[in-house]
Amino acid sequence: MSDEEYRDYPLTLHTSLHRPMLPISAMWRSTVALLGRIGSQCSAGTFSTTAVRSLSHAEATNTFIKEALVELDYPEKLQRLLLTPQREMTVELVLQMDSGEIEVFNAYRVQHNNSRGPYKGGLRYHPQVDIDDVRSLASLMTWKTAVMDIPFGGAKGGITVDPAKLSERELEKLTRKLVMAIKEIIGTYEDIPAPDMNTDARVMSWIFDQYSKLKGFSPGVVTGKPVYLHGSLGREAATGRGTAFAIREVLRATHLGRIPDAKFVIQGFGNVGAWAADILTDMGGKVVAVSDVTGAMHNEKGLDIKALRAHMASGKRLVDFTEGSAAPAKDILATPCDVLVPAAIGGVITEANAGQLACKVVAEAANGPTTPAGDAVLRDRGIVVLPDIYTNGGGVTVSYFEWVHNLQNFTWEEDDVNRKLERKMTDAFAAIWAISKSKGIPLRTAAFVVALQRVTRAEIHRGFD
Ligand SMILES: NC(=O)C1=CN([C@@H]2O[C@H](COP(=O)(O)OP(=O)(O)OC[C@H]3O[C@@H](n4cnc5c(N)ncnc54)[C@H](OP(=O)(O)O)[C@@H]3O)[C@@H](O)[C@H]2O)C=CC1
Ligand SMILES: O=C(O)CCC(=O)C(=O)O
Repeated sequence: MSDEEYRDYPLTLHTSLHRPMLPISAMWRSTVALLGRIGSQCSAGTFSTTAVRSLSHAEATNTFIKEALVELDYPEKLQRLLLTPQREMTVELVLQMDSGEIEVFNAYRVQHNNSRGPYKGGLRYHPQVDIDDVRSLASLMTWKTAVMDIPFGGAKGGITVDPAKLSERELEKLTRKLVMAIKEIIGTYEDIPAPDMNTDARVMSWIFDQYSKLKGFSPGVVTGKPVYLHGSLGREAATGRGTAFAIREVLRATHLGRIPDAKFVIQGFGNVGAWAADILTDMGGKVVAVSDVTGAMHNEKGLDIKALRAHMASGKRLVDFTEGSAAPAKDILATPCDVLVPAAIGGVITEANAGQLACKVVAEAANGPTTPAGDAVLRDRGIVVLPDIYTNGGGVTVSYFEWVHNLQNFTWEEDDVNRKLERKMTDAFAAIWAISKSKGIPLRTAAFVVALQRVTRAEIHRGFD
């Protein structure tokens, strides 16, 4: 079914290209009957601003999904199926530290939905990771893979740990313990982890190695591996590069400017933030401020991003860079610019600070950076929000390319990868923009509508037996 056709979905439904269309009412009736088996506790209704203030990460994500569900006439039980993770695993990892002490770490893998393909999503090592956080991130992956139209579902995992406090040996042992704990629920055609905050190609290579020891050579069990160890050229930069393409598309469509004339502010200078800054600069943009946990660095003439990256790579702190002025990290979001790119943790743009943002566009490179109440303030102020499930979709898209390489034992040139990524970002934006225009809804709601339609179509066509 083409984008044109499923834009009308659920008014019509094809069972195959060559079979006559079924009336949707009949299909819904049988769907409702089947879904009767999973109970009837769904409450995909409205929400109040008061309730929104204290939402957990997972509730916040579901709030955004429910806004899109209002646009779609789905039965309650189908809504519940779409909102609820299919499997959640919580494990305790016991680790003997270099000192001989025993420590215990909580770890999670949440598999949200696999109707469109194997579960897919990163692993986060962070002291604030908990089951609620991972639940929210897993759900976002389901909608992201659907928006990007790649044949995966959604999952996420994490360990509640501050990796900066572990030695390399401890980090490796902890990662291998995680693989031992979740080995039965991951796999090349089951669930494929990847990098997220504080996990990188090195961590992915330990996962590849540990899993392969248990189950035989399995490069496709994890993506984001080193290029010399079955990884893909372009994966490391992919989330930042995709973010830059996403910004180009939204500026073009909204007539809010062009990258070469625009000023950017970026929160977070890790994998995503640093690559986004680098590529936006290469495209002619001016990055006037960036930040990490230590603070912010500002230069109104535009930061020399390559020099800043070299400075950081030599082990120095961001705030010690000499070609700009240092500022407190908390100032970053209110720094005047055309495009603000949150590229760190979730929940940073809230009802309390959304009024202080001084930008035309927020491009959500991080997952879940805006709370529902913060989002409402941005809407009222006419600030365009480019949603996470699209903006940072470049990472998982190139992870998909890497997985395809691994299945075929064949790799593409970096130019090829980047060109295919650009096409995916452009196509996904066109689908979101068309829904946003035709329904008169914000880009975030439109992105969820696109994703919900794709996932629902897969659910229904696969059936419920
Ligand atoms: N890696 C990927 O491919 C993808 C990542 N994402 C999302 O992008 C975001 C960033 O991920 P990634 O770049 O991989 O992670 P990294 O761990 O590489 O970098 C995270 C960056 O955020 C900074 N940071 C952490 N906490 C705060 C804070 N409280 N305030 C300001 N800055 C902070 C870190 O600072 P410091 O170094 O000082 O700790 C670091 O600069 C996450 O939301 C992630 O889920 C989304 C899609 C794919
Ligand atoms: O590359 C992937 O598979 C997933 C990356 C990720 O965790 C994300 O997009 O949030």
